[in-house]
Amino acid sequence: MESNNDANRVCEPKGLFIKDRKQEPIELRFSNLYYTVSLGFRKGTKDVLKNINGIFAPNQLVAIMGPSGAGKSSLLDVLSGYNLKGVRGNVTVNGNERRLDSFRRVSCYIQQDDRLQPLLTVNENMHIAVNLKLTMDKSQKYKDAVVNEILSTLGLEKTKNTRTVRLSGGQKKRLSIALELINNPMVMFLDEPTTGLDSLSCSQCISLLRLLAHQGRTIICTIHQPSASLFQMFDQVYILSQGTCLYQGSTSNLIPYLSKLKLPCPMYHNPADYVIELACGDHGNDKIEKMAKEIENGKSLIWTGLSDLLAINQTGESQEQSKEINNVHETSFNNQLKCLLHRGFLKCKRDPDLTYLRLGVNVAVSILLGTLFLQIGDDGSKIFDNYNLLFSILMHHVGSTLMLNIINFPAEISILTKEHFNRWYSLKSYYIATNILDIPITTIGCLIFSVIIYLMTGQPLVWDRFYMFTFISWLMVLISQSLGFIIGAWFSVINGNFVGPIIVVLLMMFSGFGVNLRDIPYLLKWGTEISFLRYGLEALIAAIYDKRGILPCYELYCHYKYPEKFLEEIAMTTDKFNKDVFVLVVTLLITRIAAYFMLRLRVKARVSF
Ligand SMILES: Nc1ncnc2c1ncn2[C@@H]1O[C@H](COP(=O)(O)OP(=O)(O)OP(=O)(O)O)[C@@H](O)[C@H]1O
Repeated sequence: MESNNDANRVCEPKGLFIKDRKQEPIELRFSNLYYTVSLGFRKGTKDVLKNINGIFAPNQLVAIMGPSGAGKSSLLDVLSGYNLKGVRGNVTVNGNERRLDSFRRVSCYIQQDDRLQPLLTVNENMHIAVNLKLTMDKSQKYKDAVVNEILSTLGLEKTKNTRTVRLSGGQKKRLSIALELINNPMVMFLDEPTTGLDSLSCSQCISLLRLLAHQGRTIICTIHQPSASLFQMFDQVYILSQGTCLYQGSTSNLIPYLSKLKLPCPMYHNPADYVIELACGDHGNDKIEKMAKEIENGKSLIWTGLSDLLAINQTGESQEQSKEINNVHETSFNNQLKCLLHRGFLKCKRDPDLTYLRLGVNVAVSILLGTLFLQIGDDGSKIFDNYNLLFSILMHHVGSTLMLNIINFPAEISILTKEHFNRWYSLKSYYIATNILDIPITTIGCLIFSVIIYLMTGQPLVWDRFYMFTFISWLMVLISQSLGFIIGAWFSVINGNFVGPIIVVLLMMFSGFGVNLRDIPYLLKWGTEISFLRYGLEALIAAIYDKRGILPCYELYCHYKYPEKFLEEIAMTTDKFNKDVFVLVVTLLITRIAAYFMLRLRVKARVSF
């Protein structure tokens, strides 16, 4: 908990992050803006934003208000460039057509949910962000000074060493703002920054935004029915109802505007509440039409009280807009990779449960299977059991890895979408870092599993066979992980949990286990060609039984003491190990690349579950 004194402390910055890095103020205009969404197959479309116009000027804190479903978040998505699909109309930046690559360099979008790394402290979050967002020519001393100044401006210096998960709602919101302030954006979009905050945190958050706006920024946020005192803190208000603009102007002009329309705000009534009642149609739909007509759907600027609109850069291209953008990110790929690996390492260190769980599952399952199939590997009478064991091993590797990633990966995507949109790093560096971070734990888990199961079940003690066995297990884990990434990148956790097991069943059907490869109907043979489980099973059998000779028989009669006889029965051969490895490696590469493109599609589509 923060003390009230601390909570109220939002102070003027004195140092680097404003003075040294002053940027050009930005005026954002939009005209004839439509946003149309599809309602589904044969259900037509819906205009969420209907031909609206508006202007958001620098030095202004703007509130976008309106009833639920009015289109506030949609307007923010469209103006920030977060959403481009289904958008028509003009958006200009300082009089020039908005060029998204350069606009993203001077703007940031802070969504409603705080997408923060919960296990990292405030200081760690800030330092990783500063290393990702400030160009590499800046010294560490400069970066530290920027972090300290932002934290003290936002009243977060006392929470420097607190993990994000332990911060209060208001502190989390301020940290979200602090992270984006690092590269000093001149336009900030915030979706409902006060939702979930108590009244003190709300006013603290809005006064911080007001302070930042009055330093020259254009700050636009959506807000739900603010209290009268909070409402007064905004400079400008933009009111939406069913995708049309009902008012655009200064906060102080709202009451005169309503009076002019003969819709006076009752005495002692919060104007914000009253205007929302009007926008909801509580006082009749004719009032909505009247207001939209009067304000010309946002074209009329007379109520803004800003006489110097269009004064900025009316003549030439703005500095930021005219810059040739070669790279949308501030730092190199190598630096991004380094920072993301560092962050991933910290996360693994802070949350060892998952790491221990993954290792623990490998130990527990190998001991269980080892006990169930104790010393059968060298027994001519138990060759069938050994075959079952090899398949169970594959199922363990595929099933546990696939499901873990299906559950884990979607949680990462919302943070990734925010950070990638705000230009912290490229998707390529994120994906490569994720892959690298996982290799040690995957390899150790697989090795532990193989050693235990191999020894307990009495498989042939030949190094080559053990290497082949472990290598195939490792490849299977990596392929299953990629498949988990693909499913996790595209489906929600719930849908992924449904799709994942179905895929495993299909892979099993075509693996040659149960129905052997010879008996699979001709029309379904393609299934065996694409089931990586089949290649894994074939390769494991080759690792254990290739050129094995006669197996010892401890019973009166061992039908399969010649492994070839058994292999003939199950329609498998041991001479395709190299081909199987080749196919598995190719499958691994294809699935890893496919997972990357799936992630890209998901992030570009900005679908959040
Ligand atoms: N992709 C979409 N597909 C279908 N409908 C959509 C889509 N995006 C937005 N809408 C619809 O557009 C309307 C406006 O949505 P939006 O989220 O912008 O409203 P809002 O004013 O921010 O609401 P709230 O205050 O409740 O968050 C809603 O009716 C919503 O259902």
